[in-house]
Amino acid sequence: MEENYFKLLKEYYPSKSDIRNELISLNAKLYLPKGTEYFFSDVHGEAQAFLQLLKSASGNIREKTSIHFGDTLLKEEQDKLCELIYNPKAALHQMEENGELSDNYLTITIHRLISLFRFVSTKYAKNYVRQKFGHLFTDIVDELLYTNDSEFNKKEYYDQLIENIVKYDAAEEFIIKITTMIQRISVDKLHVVGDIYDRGPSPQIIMDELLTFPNVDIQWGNHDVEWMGAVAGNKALVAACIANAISYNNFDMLEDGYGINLRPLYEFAIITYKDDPCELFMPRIFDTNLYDNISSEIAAKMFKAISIIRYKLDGKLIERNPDFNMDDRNFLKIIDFENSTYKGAALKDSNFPTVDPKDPLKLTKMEEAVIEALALDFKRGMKLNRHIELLYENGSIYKIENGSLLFHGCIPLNDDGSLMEVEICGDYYSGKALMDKFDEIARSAFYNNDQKSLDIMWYLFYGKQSPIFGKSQFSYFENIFIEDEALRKEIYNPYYKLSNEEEFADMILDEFGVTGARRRIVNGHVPVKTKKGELPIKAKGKVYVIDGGISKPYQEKTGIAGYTLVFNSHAVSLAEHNNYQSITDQASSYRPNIKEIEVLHPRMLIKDTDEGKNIRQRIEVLEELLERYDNL
Ligand SMILES: O=P(O)(O)OC[C@H]1O[C@](O)(COP(=O)(O)O)[C@@H](O)[C@@H]1O
Ligand SMILES: [Mn+2]
Repeated sequence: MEENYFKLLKEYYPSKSDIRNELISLNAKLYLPKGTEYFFSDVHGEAQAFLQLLKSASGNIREKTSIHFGDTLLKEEQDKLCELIYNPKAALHQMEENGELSDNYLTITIHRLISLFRFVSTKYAKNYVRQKFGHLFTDIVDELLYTNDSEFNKKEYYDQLIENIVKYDAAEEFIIKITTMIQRISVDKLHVVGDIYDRGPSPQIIMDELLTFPNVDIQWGNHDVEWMGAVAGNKALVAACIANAISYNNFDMLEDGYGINLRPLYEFAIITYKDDPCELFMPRIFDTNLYDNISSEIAAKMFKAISIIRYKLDGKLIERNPDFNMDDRNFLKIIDFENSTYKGAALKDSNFPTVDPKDPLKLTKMEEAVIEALALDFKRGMKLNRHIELLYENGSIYKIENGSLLFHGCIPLNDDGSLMEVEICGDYYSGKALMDKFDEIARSAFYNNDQKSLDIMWYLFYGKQSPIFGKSQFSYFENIFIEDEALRKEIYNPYYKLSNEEEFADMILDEFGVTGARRRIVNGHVPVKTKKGELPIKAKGKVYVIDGGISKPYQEKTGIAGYTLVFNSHAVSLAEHNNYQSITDQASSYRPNIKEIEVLHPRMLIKDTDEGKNIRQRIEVLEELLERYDNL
C-alpha cells in the first residue's frame, strides 16, 4: 500500500532534482515571518465600515504609508495615496472628473505604489508574493518589484516600463492591480467570528467581498445559522430573517440585494392589518433605502404580519420537537386570548385577526401562501445560495489555528463550571463533541434537507443550550408585546461569567486540544460595553471578546465602533475603533487605537505556526520519496 502511495507521488516529481528543489524552498520558507491574521466579529451587515477596515487592513496600510513616506510626502499626499489604495476605481474616476489624471500624476503614482508594495511585502518570500499577482501584467510587476532601480544599468529600463504602462493607456488598470495587491499582502488571512447577517443594511455586499477574498474562514454566528437554516428550507427561520430585516428597514437588501419578492407579504399585510396602526412594529431606521422605499407605516404592517406567521411556525416546530424543551417559547399557545395576557402580564397589543384562539398555530390560507412564496425565493435565489454555500465551504462552528480557538458564542457550562451535557436526538454531548455534533447537523440540514436537522438549525439560533446563542431565551416576542422587564430578561450561560477566569479558559482550551504556551479563545456575540469599563480581554489574556459594536444600533451601548484582533509575527494586538464616522467618512487618514497584547519574542516564524507543521510533514514525505526514488 505504502509502496503504491509513493509510486503515485513520484508521478508529480519527474526527477530527483524536482524533489530537491522543493525541499530547499520548503525548508527556507519555515524561516519566514508568519503572515498577518485579522479577526473580525459581529459585523452585522455593516458593509461600508467592514470593507473599509478590510481594505485598509484596519488602518495598518495608512500606518505603513506614513512610515515609508513620512519624510518625503505631505500628510495630505499620503492620505490621497491611501484613498487610491482602498478604492482605486472610485478614486481614479473622481480624479478623472476633476481633470487631475495627467500622465505625470500616473507615472509618479505608479512609482510610489511599487515602492510601497515592495516595502509591505519585504517579509514574504518572492514566491508567495508572486501568488498574489494574478494573471495580468505579471512579468511587468515582477520586473518592477525585483529590479533594483538604483542600479545604474537598470534605471532606464525600469523607468521605461512605467512610462510605457502610461503611454499604452494601461495605467489605470495597472494601478487597480497593484493597489489590490497591497491590500491582499497586508491581510494574509481573515477570520470572521460570526454574525455577518442581520441588523445592518448590506450583508450581501460583505459576502460578495468574501467570495473574492483568497484566504478567509468563518465561524458561524447565531444570525448566520438563521440564514443558513432558512435557505436550507426551515420556514420558521425564513419568517425570522424577513421579520428581522423589516424591523431594521432593510428592504434594499431583501429585494434588490437578494431578489426576494415581498409583494405577496405586502398585499397580505395591507389587507389584513388595514385598520391596525401596528405601532409596536415600527421599523428602527439607521440607513435609508435607495431602491425600495416603503413607508414606516406599511413596513410596520408587514413586520406584524410576518411576526404572527413566525410565532405560528415556531409553535409548530416546538410541538414536533418536545426534546428541545422549548414549550415556554410557544407564545401563541401560552397567550390567554380572553384576558389578553401572557404569563400573567398584559399584552400591549391584542389585535390578532388571523389567530383562532382554539387553534392558534393554524396558518390561514393567505398566510400559508405568503410563507410559501418567501421560502421559495430563499430556496431559489442564486446569489443568496452562493453566499450560504460560502458559509458552509469556508465556515464551521469552531476553528483552531495557531493557538487560537475561535467560536462565536460560548461552550455551554453549568454553574459550577463543568461542561454542560446537551441532549441531541436522545444522546448527550458536551464540549468539543457537542460542537462537532452541531457542525455535522448544520451540514446535514443544507446538504440532506432532513427535517430534524432543519429543526435543529432553529434550535441553534434560539435554543437555551445552543453554544452559538448561549442565552436562556431570545425575547423577540416579549420585547414587542410585554412591558414587564422580568419576562423580557435574557440570562447568559455561565460561560460568560466563568470565562473571565483563567482556570476555565484553560479547561476549555484543554478540552479542544489546544496546546502550547501561547493559546487563547476568541469569541464575539456579546457586545463589550467599553463605556461601562468592560474590557475585551479576559482570563489574564486567554480570552478575547471582540464584539465591540461595529453594528450601528449597538454603538450607543458599547461606546465604540468595534475591535479588530491582529496577529502578526511581532504581536497579537487589539485595534480599537472608537469612531464609526471616521472609519467611513475620513477613511484615508483613519488609524485606530492599537494595543499590543501578546508581544512575541523572538518574532514568530512560519516554522512556529500550524502551516509550519504542515510544511514539516511535507518535508518528511518528500525526504522519504527522495530516498526510495530509484527503487520505485
Ligand atoms: O436589538 P435587537 O436587534 O432586537 O436585538 C436584540 C436581540 O438580539 C440578541 O442579542 C441576539 O443577537 P446577537 O447574536 O447579535 O446578540 C438577542 O438575544 C436579543 O433579544
Ligand atoms: Mn451573535
